[in-house]
Amino acid sequence: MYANQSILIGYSGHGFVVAEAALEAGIDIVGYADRTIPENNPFGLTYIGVESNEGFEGWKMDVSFMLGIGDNALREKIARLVVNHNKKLLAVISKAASVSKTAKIGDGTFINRNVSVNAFAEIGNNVILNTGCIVEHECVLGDTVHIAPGAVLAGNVTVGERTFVGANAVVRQGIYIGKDVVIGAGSVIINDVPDGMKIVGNPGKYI
Ligand SMILES: CC(=O)SCCNC(=O)CCNC(=O)[C@H](O)C(C)(C)COP(=O)(O)OP(=O)(O)OC[C@H]1O[C@@H](n2cnc3c(N)ncnc32)[C@H](O)[C@@H]1OP(=O)(O)O
Repeated sequence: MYANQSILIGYSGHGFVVAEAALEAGIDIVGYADRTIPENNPFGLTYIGVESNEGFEGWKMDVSFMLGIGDNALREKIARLVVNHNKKLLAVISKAASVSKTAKIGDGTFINRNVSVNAFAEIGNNVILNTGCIVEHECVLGDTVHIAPGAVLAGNVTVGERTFVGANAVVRQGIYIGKDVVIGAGSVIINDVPDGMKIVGNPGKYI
């Protein structure tokens, strides 16, 4: 079994946020992996190496892994690398988030401060629920979705994999959003959105 020890992959920007939440939640971060060593190491973490390099030390350690990567495509790629090494991806849930006991949370998912996840919501793997977003009852989110700060998904919304919902966007109840969709900041989505579309404004229009 894995101890409560974990390696963070990606240690800048979003990675800093994940690191802070993980430390507050009592996770022991044994180090970080990244392609570069950042000048700024705000949590004094130990550098382990580059996860994609041959002989990466982290794969030999009895630890889980956390995803500190904001970009959906890259996060999906790195998550696959971790799983292919038979390692566990840890879900990181901020102590300041409010998550229903009836909700399902996938591996490798990050839930930031002031997020609300309501009854029977199902959150996939490697998802980011960013600061203060609201995921209402029975929403279903695919893998590697990112719900940006302050966005609101009303009840029974479905979001396909790798879709990005911009900051402060609002999605009406029961709406189906496909995969690889980009929803602009502040948009209001009142109709279903097919795969691969980019949509902005109130009401949402395709661009
Ligand atoms: C912790 C964090 O920081 S998480 C990240 C949070 N960040 C966000 O939520 C930002 C989300 N991104 C956006 O809203 C972006 O504007 C996108 C992705 C929707 C569009 O970006 P781009 O593809 O570069 O489009 P671009 O900026 O060229 O705009 C294209 C048109 O759409 C309009 N537009 C772009 N974004 C929006 C928006 N959010 N709402 C309304 N209209 C918009 C532009 O005004 C422009 O209109 P025009 O052609 O009439 O001039």
